[in-house]
Amino acid sequence: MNRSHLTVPPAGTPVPEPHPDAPLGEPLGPHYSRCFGCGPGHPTGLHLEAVSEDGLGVSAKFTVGDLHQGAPGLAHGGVLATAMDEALGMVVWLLRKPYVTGRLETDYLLPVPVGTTLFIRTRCTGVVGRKAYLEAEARMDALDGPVAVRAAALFVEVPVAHFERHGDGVGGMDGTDGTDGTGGGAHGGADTGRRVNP
Ligand SMILES: CCCCCCCCCC(=O)SCCNC(=O)CCNC(=O)[C@H](O)C(C)(C)COP(=O)(O)OP(=O)(O)OC[C@H]1O[C@@H](n2cnc3c(N)ncnc32)[C@H](O)[C@@H]1OP(=O)(O)O
Repeated sequence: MNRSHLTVPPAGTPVPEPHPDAPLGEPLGPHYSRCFGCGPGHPTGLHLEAVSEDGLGVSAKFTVGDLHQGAPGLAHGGVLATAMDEALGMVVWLLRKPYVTGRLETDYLLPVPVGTTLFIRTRCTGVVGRKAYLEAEARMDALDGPVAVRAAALFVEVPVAHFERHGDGVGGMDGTDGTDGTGGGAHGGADTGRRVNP
């Protein structure tokens, strides 16, 4: 894919192991029920489902729905970028540290009709300090289907205070809807086993 130097790790950058508590080969579940990417409580969201893979990688699925169109009958490019962002974010969650997307590069190779299930594979290509380098590929309707979208990203590790300062704090990141008075937002789950990304 076309990508800038900003999403390519320096040569020789190591790829860390997932956190020992991170699941392997298991469904990851939503990190927040109202997340547009993965939340089952979001009425028009992507409802992306993901499983962790060997190493630092994730396999995810997202079916393009009627509410995700740009041109008639075709997925909106921004929605596809969101699906990639979400699946990429699930990779850094396996490190059990809070990260946010700093940069996301996307190549659109094929139009994606409504009803298509995208099989997305994401992996970490290296971590340097606070910077995690990631890449992703989405194939149409099968693991070996035609490649529709490729993405590369730089995620930046942030303190938990990032979510408290800019969002609604720590509530709602455990699969709840954040309506219990704690507010919806992000949770630093490094010591709780809960997800940490927004
Ligand atoms: C299971 C969980 C699944 C979760 C899935 C969630 C997926 C969705 C994830 C998201 O969409 S997160 C929401 C979208 N992102 C944001 O809202 C982030 C908004 N931006 C920020 O908060 C700050 O700009 C950021 C934390 C990214 C960086 O600010 P900082 O002041 O903390 O860091 P700094 O600017 O010093 O940058 C740290 C390093 O990253 C580099 N960097 C930061 N932004 C960059 C950028 N955009 N491009 C390239 N490099 C960048 C920067 O050059 C620097 O490199 P060096 O250490 O080598 O000097």
